[in-house]
Amino acid sequence: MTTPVRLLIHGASGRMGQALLRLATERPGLQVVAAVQRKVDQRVLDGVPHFASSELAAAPAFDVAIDFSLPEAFDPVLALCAERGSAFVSGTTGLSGAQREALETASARIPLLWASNFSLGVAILDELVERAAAALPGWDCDIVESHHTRKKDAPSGTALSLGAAAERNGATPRYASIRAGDIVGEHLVQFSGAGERIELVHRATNRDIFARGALHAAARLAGRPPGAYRLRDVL
Ligand SMILES: NC(=O)C1=CN([C@@H]2O[C@H](COP(=O)(O)OP(=O)(O)OC[C@H]3O[C@@H](n4cnc5c(N)ncnc54)[C@H](OP(=O)(O)O)[C@@H]3O)[C@@H](O)[C@H]2O)C=CC1
Ligand SMILES: O=C(O)C1=N[C@H](C(=O)O)C[C@H](O)C1
Repeated sequence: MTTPVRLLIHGASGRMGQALLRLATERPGLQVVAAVQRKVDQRVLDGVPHFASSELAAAPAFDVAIDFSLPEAFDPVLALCAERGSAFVSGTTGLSGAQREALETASARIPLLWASNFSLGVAILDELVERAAAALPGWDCDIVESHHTRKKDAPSGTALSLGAAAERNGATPRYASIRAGDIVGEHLVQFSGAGERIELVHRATNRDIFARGALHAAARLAGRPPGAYRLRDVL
């Protein structure tokens, strides 16, 4: 039997953290050895040791950290991975320029993968946007993203990544954000010309898709050489 990949889940009390803890049990090749969240009520929950953020340094040895938290919680977990030589998978959005640079710096020491969206559908949407933008010079490009009311950042990380894909191919996108109800995540990329319009849409209806994508990425990243990996490298 092969040794399971040891995971640390950072942001464990959150919507994504809870999905990750639940779905990690579906993959026998993965073992959660630490769940980290701001405050801890129970030291061990469902057999998983829990640590408060202030105790992060006390976490046991792990192969990969999966981080879905907030920008204000991000720096210590990346630093811990770099210090220990553990891989790092993160889907936290709204990062600052300095935090993006810290990722770049850390990629010289550890394998890491940051993605604004861990769904397969958005990976394909990204390619479609590149193709449409390149083929439609001079058309207007608008990106409309819709999310639940508890989302803090706007535009969403995915909207910004799709916008960057459009920009690399000559388009200048505009952004609009909607915060309503419990929408999991929707992205519309609209190209408008004279007398015609193309609409490319992705709708996430369950955040398990993001959690499964991140767990898959963690399983595939463990043991790789240092570097900044993209989702398409591990799909
Ligand atoms: N890339 C992708 O595919 C996806 C990315 N996301 C992104 O993932 C992130 C998390 O989303 P979601 O789970 O919905 O958010 P939640 O607000 O539900 O969870 C955030 C987590 O971070 C913790 N946290 C917040 N502030 C701090 C702090 N200062 N110190 C330590 N821990 C802190 C929260 O703890 P507490 O419970 O105590 O507040 C909680 O565990 C967001 O950036 C979101 O945009 C989300 C879905 C998919
Ligand atoms: O906060 C969320 O919920 C989501 N955030 C990501 C983003 O900012 O793009 C991905 C997904 O849309 C859900």
